[in-house]
Amino acid sequence: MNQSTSIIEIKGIGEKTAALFQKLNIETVGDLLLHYPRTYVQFPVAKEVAEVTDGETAAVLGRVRKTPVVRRTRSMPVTVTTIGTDEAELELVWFRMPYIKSQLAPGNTYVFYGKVARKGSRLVMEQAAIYSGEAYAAMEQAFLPVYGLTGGISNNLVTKTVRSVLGREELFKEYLPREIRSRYKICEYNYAIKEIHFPENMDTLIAARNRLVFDEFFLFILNMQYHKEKRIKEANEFEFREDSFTDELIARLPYELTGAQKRALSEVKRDMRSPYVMQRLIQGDVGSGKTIIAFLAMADAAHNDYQSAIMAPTEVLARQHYETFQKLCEEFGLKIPVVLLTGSMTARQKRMAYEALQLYPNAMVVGTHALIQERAIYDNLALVITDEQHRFGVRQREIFAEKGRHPHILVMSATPIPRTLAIILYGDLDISVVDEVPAKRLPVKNCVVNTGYRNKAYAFIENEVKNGHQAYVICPLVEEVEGMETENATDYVKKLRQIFPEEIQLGLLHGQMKPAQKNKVMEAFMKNEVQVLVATTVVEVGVNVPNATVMMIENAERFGLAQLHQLRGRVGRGDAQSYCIMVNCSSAKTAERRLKILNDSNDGFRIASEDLKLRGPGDFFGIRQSGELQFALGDIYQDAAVLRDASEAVGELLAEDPDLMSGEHENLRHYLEAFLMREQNQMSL
Ligand SMILES: Nc1ncnc2c1ncn2[C@@H]1O[C@H](COP(=O)(O)OP(=O)(O)OP(=O)(O)O)[C@@H](O)[C@H]1O
Repeated sequence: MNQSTSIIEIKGIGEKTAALFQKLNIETVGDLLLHYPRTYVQFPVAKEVAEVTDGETAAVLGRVRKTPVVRRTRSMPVTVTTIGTDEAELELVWFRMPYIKSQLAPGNTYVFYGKVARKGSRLVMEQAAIYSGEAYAAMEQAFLPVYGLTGGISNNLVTKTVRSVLGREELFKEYLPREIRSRYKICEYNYAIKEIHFPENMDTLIAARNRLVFDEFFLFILNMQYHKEKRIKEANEFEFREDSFTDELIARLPYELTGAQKRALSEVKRDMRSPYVMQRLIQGDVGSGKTIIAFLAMADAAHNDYQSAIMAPTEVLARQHYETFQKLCEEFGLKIPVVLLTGSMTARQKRMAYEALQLYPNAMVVGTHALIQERAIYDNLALVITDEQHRFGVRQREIFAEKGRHPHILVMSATPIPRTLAIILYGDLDISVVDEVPAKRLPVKNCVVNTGYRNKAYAFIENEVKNGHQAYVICPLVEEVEGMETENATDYVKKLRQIFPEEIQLGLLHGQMKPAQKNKVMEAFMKNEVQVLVATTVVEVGVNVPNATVMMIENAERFGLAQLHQLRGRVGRGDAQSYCIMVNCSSAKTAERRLKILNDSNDGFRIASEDLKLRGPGDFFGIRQSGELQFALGDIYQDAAVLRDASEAVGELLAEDPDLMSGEHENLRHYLEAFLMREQNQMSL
């Protein structure tokens, strides 16, 4: 067995289970081990009945007072018993589990684990897990992994499967050179993998995570730098005229470009006329106006009789760009064919788009991943733009570029990272920063509130809608998840229907909807046929509806700050005053402090660095910071120091052995290949 062995070879995994694992992107043993826990539960020290309080999740040691009774109600059997004494009694209730009765002997003592709630004068624990005193003592205070799951796969099954594989030492080979490990104080790989799944204590967990985060960054940077070293600068074979074409378009825009926009555009234009092809990143905060720069660069290409293409991470965003570009061409009286190509188009529509790529040597092509599928063959591609590129990965950018003969490459990102980090993460690109927002914009007014403020917020939204504006309400979940009190969009929209008057149209948007449905809802919102859009974070990236003035975020404490900043960036995109209402449903002090950072600043770069200061090295459960730059464990803000270390280590390694040819680096080369494979597989999903 090795890391590429199919999981079907693992004892106890049949074809059916393997197919379910596939839904979690787990096909091989290696995938399984990279399926890190989402979080951990630590079973608390067991308490006496007299010590438990309303609302807590507790382990309670108690004697069963009488034989459990099974009541057959109309909908289900309910099993009830009590533990404790006359002075302090806890009622235990199980639904649909009549067999519990035979597991509990009256007079015996057990540990019951579950959530305690007050029902009238009684304290009740529902659906408690039952352990013998001995069994509980064995796991008391241990960290148990909680994995991301799918229907049919339980946490127990994943835990058991990982445990069975982890027993085999021969699976792993250390691949980081010893010198790097000792210099950066990084623990050994086998140890890290074991500890990340089954940590012994907090210290070993931190050490393990640190190692694996280092690996993620190290491989990411190594991959990028290794290829950069190999790639000689490509000669620019395109001919772009020196004329005033884009200046004339700019003069006809309904607004003045900001200084930063002008600078970025002139850098792009200069690159496209230089002896080498462009490799540039435009980094600009939310709403800083990157789209118009992309449009002008693409118009420049069309004006010089070349094709250009822009790839967006979502269908919604691709369509939005398509409509914007078509409108701009119309307004400017430009006869440039704008072509849309997305995955959800019908076969016939796609065929027509493919034909257009052959037919129009100056087409502006807008789309999603569909742009880099095999059947999309371009005739005359001189400029490729990836919007929010971190979702795509370095390899995807390369495949896109291979669609033309060394086209110019432009990447646009709204991730607010300091320049020093940007240089590490986008080491192969030149960087333009758009660090100004349009002058007429009013800063978004923020407030962080508790759930008691909801009714006021609804009244406020109603009022904004009466004044012709629109609003977003964001929930973390699509649907209810048992045992979680987090708001979900599906129920929320029903609740709002009861609250808002009939003339206010509501829409629902989430990632599990079909693309065609999503497009329909989004179009209705863009046309103001829907005034209040209840959504999950699918609206996070790039959605531009300048008429929307309220962003209400439920369970704001559950989002990373960068993500919240992106969400807030969906409002304040027009001239009207906009508002962001963050509902903090937690009483934790840290949640309050973090949200205060957002409340106090609208500047993405500042938020990122403040957040960094606030977080300690052990503070990494639950919240993922960078919604965009996705690493499995690593967080570019929180782990900025590790990122710098990894970058330094890569620099030194490649200086010493640029082709990774030395025997000591053989394993590393192998891992780099595996990393590339994974990137490619992810892309084809
Ligand atoms: N200089 C400007 N003055 C006024 N409005 C502008 C200016 N530049 C762009 N806009 C408008 O601002 C809005 C936001 O611009 P755009 O969609 O390009 O933002 P973005 O940088 O892509 O942000 P995000 O990363 O959030 O998508 C658009 O409606 C656009 O028309």
